[in-house]
Amino acid sequence: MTFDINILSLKDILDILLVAFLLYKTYKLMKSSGSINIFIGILVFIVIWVIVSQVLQMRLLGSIFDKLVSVGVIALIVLFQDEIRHFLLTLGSRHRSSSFFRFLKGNKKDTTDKEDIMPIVMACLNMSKGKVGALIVIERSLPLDEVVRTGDIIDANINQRLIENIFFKNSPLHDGAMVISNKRIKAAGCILPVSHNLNIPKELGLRHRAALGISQETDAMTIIVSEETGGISIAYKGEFYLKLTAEELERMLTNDSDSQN
Ligand SMILES: Nc1ncnc2c1ncn2[C@@H]1O[C@H](COP(=O)(O)OP(=O)(O)OP(=O)(O)O)[C@@H](O)[C@H]1O
Repeated sequence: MTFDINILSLKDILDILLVAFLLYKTYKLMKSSGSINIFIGILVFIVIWVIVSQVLQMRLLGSIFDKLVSVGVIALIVLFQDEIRHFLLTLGSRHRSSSFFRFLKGNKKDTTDKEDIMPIVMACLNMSKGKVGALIVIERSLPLDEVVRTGDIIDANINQRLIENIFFKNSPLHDGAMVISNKRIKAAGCILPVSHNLNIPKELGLRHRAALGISQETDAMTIIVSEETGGISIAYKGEFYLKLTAEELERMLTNDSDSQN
């Protein structure tokens, strides 16, 4: 009997911890997508609902709230379709990038090798010095086919001079983003989804917003070279890593980026 009670309490603790973890993850996801006020609104609604129907046991108001909650699930799915999609994509990509799945796929890593990274780093440094704006998306485990389709296909080896040439001010492909996938420059002039996060600093414009946007929807790592300041930044998994030095940029691109989180 005592044994049963112990198992039950352990299960309860696990249950509470899992709910807390789920709430924390939802909070983080909503904060990064700029919808934190909706999250707080939902929490306030749940608290009022519990007080009205459980604590005060007001039957009429309670039943109205009960009806709202049952319809609310559908409303939430519609309201948060982007966030839910991102959550499921991240869940899928985590599994796909696990060592077991990599073993099944037969490749070592999803990240780009060092010899492919150096031309990107050198090109970014040169563009930074010359204040040439650039936006480079490096695909990881989630395919970027949708984004590639919005630009012009290049399909060339990663080459420092080619990268610099594409982003050179008068080049026809300098506008938009370059996509690097499977160790090749796949496309340029691509259009990225723009993030609607309200917490992005005012001085960061559309180029940075677009980089954050793709980092919220996929696990790609995006390098931004600012045309205004020459600063090099990275957007990855909904976070900015601003004003990077050459060493930091190289380290972020070389390391398995999951260790950064
Ligand atoms: N959705 C998008 N997808 C791809 N590229 C975009 C997108 N939005 C803007 N850009 C690129 O960003 C450029 C505009 O940059 P803007 O000056 O607004 O950004 P910024 O973040 O302030 O960068 P900078 O510091 O370089 O000025 C555009 O010319 C275009 O090349």
